[in-house]
Amino acid sequence: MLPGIKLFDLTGRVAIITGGSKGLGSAMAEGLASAGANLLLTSRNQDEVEATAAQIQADYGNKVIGMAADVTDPDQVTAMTERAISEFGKIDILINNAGINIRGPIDDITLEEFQDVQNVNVTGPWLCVRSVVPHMKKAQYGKIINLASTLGLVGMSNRTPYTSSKGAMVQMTRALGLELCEYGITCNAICPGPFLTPMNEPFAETEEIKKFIVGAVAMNRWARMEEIQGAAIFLASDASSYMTGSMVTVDGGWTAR
Ligand SMILES: NC(=O)c1ccc[n+]([C@@H]2O[C@H](COP(=O)([O-])OP(=O)(O)OC[C@H]3O[C@@H](n4cnc5c(N)ncnc54)[C@H](O)[C@@H]3O)[C@@H](O)[C@H]2O)c1
Ligand SMILES: O=C(O)[C@H](O)[C@@H](O)[C@H](O)[C@H](O)CO
Repeated sequence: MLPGIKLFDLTGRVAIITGGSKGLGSAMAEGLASAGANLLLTSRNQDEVEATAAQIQADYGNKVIGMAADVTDPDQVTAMTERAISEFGKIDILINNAGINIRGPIDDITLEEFQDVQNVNVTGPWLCVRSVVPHMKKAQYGKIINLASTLGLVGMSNRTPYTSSKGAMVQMTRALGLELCEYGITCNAICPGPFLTPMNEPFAETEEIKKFIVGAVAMNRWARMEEIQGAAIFLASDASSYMTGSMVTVDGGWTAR
C-alpha cells in the first residue's frame, strides 16, 4: 500500500520560519505545527515573536521557540541557525517568509527604500539558505520554501521594489532547486496572491487595491489566512519529494488569466 495521507506528516520535523510572528508566517507556523513539526520562529520584535510562539505551543503541544533575528544581519542569521541546532539538533525545513513591500511611483521611491526591499526580500533569504545548508547537506535532507509572490510572475504598477525582489526570488528558487537536489535538499517557492495580512491591511480600502481584486483575481476576493497552509505543509513534507525549483501559485486564479 502506498503511504497516501501519511506523506504530509511532519511529526518530529524541525522548521525555521522567518517573519513568523504574524501574517502568513504565523499562519504557516500553525499549519506545520498541526502536522506535527517543532518550530523556531523569528522576527525583528522579540516580544511579538515570543507571544506567537507561546500561543502556537499552547494550542498544538509542539515545541515552538520565538527568537528575535533580522534576516538582513549575517550574525543574527548565524545565531538563528545555531539556536535551532542547539535546541533541536537539526533543521529539516526553512521557510523564507520575512518580507516587506514599499509601494509608490518610481519617481517617489528613494534609493534607500528600493535597497531596503531587496535587502529584506532577497539578501535575507540568501543569507538564511547559506546559513542552514551546511547542516542540511550533512543530513542529506532539507526542504527550503521561499515566499515569492504572484508579483514575481506578473507585473503591477507602483511596485518596482517589490516586483524586482520577488522576480529575483523566483529565479533564486530555480537556481537553488537545481544546485541542492543532489544533496537531498529541495527548494520550491509559494507565490501567494492577495492575503489580508498586516502587510496589506493599510491598503485594503484603497480604490487601487479594490479595483485590482475585482479586475485581476478570478475568485474576486482576498485569500483567507488558512489558505496558505496547504501549500506550506505540502512543500515542507515528503508529499512534494519529486519537486524542486517549482513555483506553487496560491492566487485565486490571478495568474491563470
Ligand atoms: N500578504 C500577501 O498578500 C502576500 C502575497 C504574496 C507574497 N507575500 C509574501 O509573504 C511573506 C509574508 O508576508 P505577510 O503579508 O505575512 O507580511 P507581514 O508584513 O504581515 O509579516 C511579515 C513578517 O516578516 C517580519 N519581518 C520583516 N522584516 C524582517 C526582517 N528584516 N527580519 C526578520 N523578520 C522580518 C515581520 O516582523 C513579520 O513577522 C512576505 O515575503 C511577502 O512578500 C505576501
Ligand atoms: O499591494 C500590493 O503590493 C499587493 O497587494 C501585494 O502585497 C500582494 O498582496 C501580493 O504580493 C500579491 O502577490
